Formats: sequence, structure tokens, C-alpha cells
Amino acid sequence: MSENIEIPIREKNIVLIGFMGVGKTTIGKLVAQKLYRDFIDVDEEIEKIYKIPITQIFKELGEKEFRKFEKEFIVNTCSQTKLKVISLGGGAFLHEEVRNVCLSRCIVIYLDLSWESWKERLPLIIDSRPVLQNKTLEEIEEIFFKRREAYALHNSKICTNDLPPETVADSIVESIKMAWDLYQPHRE
Ligand SMILES: Nc1ncnc2c1ncn2[C@@H]1O[C@H](COP(=O)(O)OP(=O)(O)O)[C@@H](O)[C@H]1O
Ligand SMILES: O=C(O)C1=C[C@@H](OP(=O)(O)O)[C@@H](O)[C@H](O)C1
Ligand SMILES: [Mg+2]
Repeated sequence: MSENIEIPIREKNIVLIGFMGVGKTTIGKLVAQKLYRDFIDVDEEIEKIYKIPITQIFKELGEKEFRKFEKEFIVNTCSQTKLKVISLGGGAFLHEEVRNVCLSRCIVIYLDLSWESWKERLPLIIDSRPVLQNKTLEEIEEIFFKRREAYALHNSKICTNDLPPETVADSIVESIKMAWDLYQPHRE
């Protein structure tokens, strides 16, 4: 369990979680722009470090190595930074240490999508998500619902069904600003 250091809420990192394909990378970038913050996409950072795409990391080094690096990268980043918008990969929140560091130091936003809507995203992401390869739709559905248990731990949930990325990003910004004003109101 990481220590619960009091970071002013306006300075906390904003972390986006949720199932693969729900829009964490796309929407995280927009939220960062709207709040004038730096954006960190954990998968993109890992790809830059290994200099190969995630699919190749899975193939050449294996999922175990990816998960170890992913966990360490997130724990370090969340412990050492403030004022960032960070999009995690969909499997990252399954690590207990990742959940602990995110929930103690960041504002965690869960992007949710119904199974029916998510199925329409599948063709867009199937080739770039190794976890989905060689699986039946029933097997993917099982993972989709199983992972909801981990995602249930969050600070705020946004249902993204039928909403374009801009609208989702606007509603995240609105909800964050509300939390800022509630818990750390500006003093004149
Ligand atoms: N709100 C949305 N509506 C429609 N398509 C979306 C939305 N958000 C993301 N997408 C599309 O879904 C795919 C996966 O998005 P991405 O941001 O990579 O998701 P994640 O990071 O959660 O895996 C991309 O092709 C993206 O353009
Ligand atoms: O859910 C997962 O296990 C994964 C999700 C991916 O990220 P996105 O959630 O951004 O697709 C990426 O980290 C990797 O392919 C594994
Ligand atoms: Mg992503």
C-alpha cells in the first residue's frame, strides 16, 4: 500500500482507466489540452522506451515482461509527478500496486462503455491489442465483464455510449472542475 500523501486536489494527476478501446488515449489527449497539462499515454511511453510496438513487445518478450514494466512505470510516474493527465492501458488497473498508487495520489476517472457499444469498436482495435487476438467473442466478453471488478475502484465514472470524444472530454473537465471547487475553493 502506498502512503496517502496529501496532494492538493488541483495538482493531482488525472488518470483515465477502462477497458481497451473505450477511448482512454484519444480522450486523455483532449482532457490534457483542455486543462493545459502534459499528457502521458503509458503504452506510448513503453513503446518509446522499448522502441517497438506493444504487439511486438508481447511477441518478443512476453506478456509477463510487459506487465512488470507497465506496473513499475506507472508506480514511478504516479509517485514522482503531479499536474499530468495519464491514460493507462486497460490491463494496468489489475495490478494492486497500480490501483493503490493511482487512488492515493491521483484523480481516477473510469471510462465505461456498454458491451453492445464496445463490440462496434472491435474492428478498430483488434490488430493492435494482443490480448484480444485468437479469442472468441464470448471469451472477450468474459474478460470485459471480469475487468469491471477492478475498474469499480475509481473516483468518477463517465459513460461514453454514443458520445464523441470531445463531449466525453468536456464532461470529464466539468466533473474535475467541480471537484476542485468543492474541495479546494479559490480564496479571494
Ligand atoms: N468516444 C468515441 N467514439 C467513437 N470512437 C472512439 C471514441 N473514443 C475512441 N474512439 C476510437 O476507438 C479506438 C480506440 O480508441 P483509444 O483512444 O485508442 O482507446 P483506448 O486507449 O481506451 O484503448 C480509436 O480508433 C478511436 O478513434
Ligand atoms: O487491456 C489490456 O490488457 C491492454 C490494453 C492496451 O491498452 P489500451 O487499453 O489503451 O488499449 C495495451 O496496454 C495492451 O495491449 C494490453
Ligand atoms: Mg490506449
